[in-house]
Amino acid sequence: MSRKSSDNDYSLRSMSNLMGERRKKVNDDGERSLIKAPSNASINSQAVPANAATATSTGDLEREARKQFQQDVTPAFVYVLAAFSALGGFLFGYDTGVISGAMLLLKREMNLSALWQEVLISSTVAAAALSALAGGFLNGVFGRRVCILLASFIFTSGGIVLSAAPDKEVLLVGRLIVGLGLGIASMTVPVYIAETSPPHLRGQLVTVNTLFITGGQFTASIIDGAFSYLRHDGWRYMLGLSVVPAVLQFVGFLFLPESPRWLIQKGLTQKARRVLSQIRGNQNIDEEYDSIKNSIEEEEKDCGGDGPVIWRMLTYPPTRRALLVGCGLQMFQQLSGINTVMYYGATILQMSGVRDDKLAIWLAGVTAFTNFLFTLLGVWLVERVGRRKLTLGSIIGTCLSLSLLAIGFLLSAQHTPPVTLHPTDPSMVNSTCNRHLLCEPCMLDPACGFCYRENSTALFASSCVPVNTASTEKAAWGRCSNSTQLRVHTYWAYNYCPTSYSWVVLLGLVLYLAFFAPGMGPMPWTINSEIYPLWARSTGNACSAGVNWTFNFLVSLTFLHVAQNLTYYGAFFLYSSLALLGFFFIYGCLPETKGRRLEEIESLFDNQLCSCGATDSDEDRQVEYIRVKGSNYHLSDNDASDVE
Ligand SMILES: O[C@H]1[C@H](O)[C@@H](O)[C@H](O)[C@@H](O)[C@H]1O
Repeated sequence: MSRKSSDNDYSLRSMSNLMGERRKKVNDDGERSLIKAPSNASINSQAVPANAATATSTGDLEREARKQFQQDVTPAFVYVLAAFSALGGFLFGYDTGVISGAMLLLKREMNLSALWQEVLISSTVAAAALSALAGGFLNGVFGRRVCILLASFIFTSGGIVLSAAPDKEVLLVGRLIVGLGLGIASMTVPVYIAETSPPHLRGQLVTVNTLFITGGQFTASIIDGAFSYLRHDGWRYMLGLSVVPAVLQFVGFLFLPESPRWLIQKGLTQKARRVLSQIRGNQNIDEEYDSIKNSIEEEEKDCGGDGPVIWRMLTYPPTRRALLVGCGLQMFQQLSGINTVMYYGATILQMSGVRDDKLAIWLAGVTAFTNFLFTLLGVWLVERVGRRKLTLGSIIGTCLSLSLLAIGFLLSAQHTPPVTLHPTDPSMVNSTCNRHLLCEPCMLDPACGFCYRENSTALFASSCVPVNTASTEKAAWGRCSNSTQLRVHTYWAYNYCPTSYSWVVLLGLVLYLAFFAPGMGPMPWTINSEIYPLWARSTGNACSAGVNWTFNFLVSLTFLHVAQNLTYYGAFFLYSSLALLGFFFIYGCLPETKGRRLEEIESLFDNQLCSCGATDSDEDRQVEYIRVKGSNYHLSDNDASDVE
């Protein structure tokens, strides 16, 4: 929606009133004498005469205004809302993260085939993709609060079913239920936080949701590590513990309000006013309320046409462009391979010489922790450098570190150890394993593993033998078929090859997370929560979250097959090229949304898609907020019209 001139006039008046009051106060106090600024000018320093005293005074004034803004404490209630909502993010992270550790115990206890393991892992992601799409409809009709309540109720039921599951079929039902909750929560929570936050905190608070996702993944790895020592029923605790945050969120949301924007859209204006003043503390909400209401009215005229929201979005150019950008961002987030790193982190670590399973589980926790830590950096950066620069910097770093990971795997493959022992067991005759002369092809063959001995200086007595069909943790026969024997310097490598280039892989992994987590991790969620006008917000977020889950499903399901056909380094070079493609897409198509009111953002998509690279200068405007009598205003350093 384009900015309305009446808003501008009003805002400029408010701003100059503020300036007047401040000038008067300073003069009355006799502390400083300020030179009078033009009555309706912005308080930007370039608009004021360039004499030194004026500059200093204006600088003081600006500083004071900023100080006032900073001291003008954001009501704690906004943080409470964000924290309770972000429990949805925590559950997202916990439920997707906990399954890898639980699976190690489950496959032994329930004797799960590889197919069942795959089904149990990916069913949740597939269900999430579908329910995210349905969540758009539910959000529009019932509101954000009811959807969050519904999601936490579903998470609670899923957790109970999983922890009590007597067999694998019930486990599957539990995983599907959890997936339904995930889809709804993942698309509703960012929207709810964005709609209740004041604009200057919006980016940060929505990014906190992704911090909770990575926090959930990290917590899941700790819980996995801790309960992996409980050989019997450990998985019940791992899967069941998600009930705790789910119940907490459910109870919390019984007392929390609906999004004021949704209420206004539904014509519940009195209630919306009450909620808005509740979440803005004692501040004056008139302007914010009026501006939301006006924009909604104007949007309703503008978006025109009848028919389903998705159709109206696709036929109205600004929302069509926003949808393309939103879905593109989510697609490239997943195509950059984050979940191969999250799900297969333990394998990557095993390659670098960690042979003990339990240690690998704990070290996968280190990967999750790194992801969490660098997402924290994203929370700090998002309002400082803006969404666009953060995402661009992140994806280019992601692309380079994926190449480094690939180079690490390439070096390992080039120096892969040879097979030196060729056992003559009769079952080898029909096996593909006796054809492999090197570890690399042997390890990439799902039917075989590499069995070897190692002393402090060298690797010897290596063979490529069939894997035990019941468990990939041992060979079908021979030295590596017995876990006790495995301890005496004999090792079984099913999905890795011993290598001395593991440090390159490890460095690549750490750099990957350091670049991905602050930008490409959270920004697709944050940006999607802001770029659609209210009438299209639920549907836009439902579609983009659906795209995220669908590509998550595709990438994680195909990773092992891609690695098998292209090798590990081929797979990571592929993700790196996809990230490069993502860089060009983001460079061309993503406008800066930092500092804008949600109602203003639509106008950023008025121009042809992918012309953002050309308008970078616009993004260089330094937009800051000051708060005047409870409403937020831009303080811009080079554009008077930004003060509104
Ligand atoms: O933003 C999140 C986050 O980066 C997670 O670590 C990842 O597992 C999710 O798939 C992604 O959507």
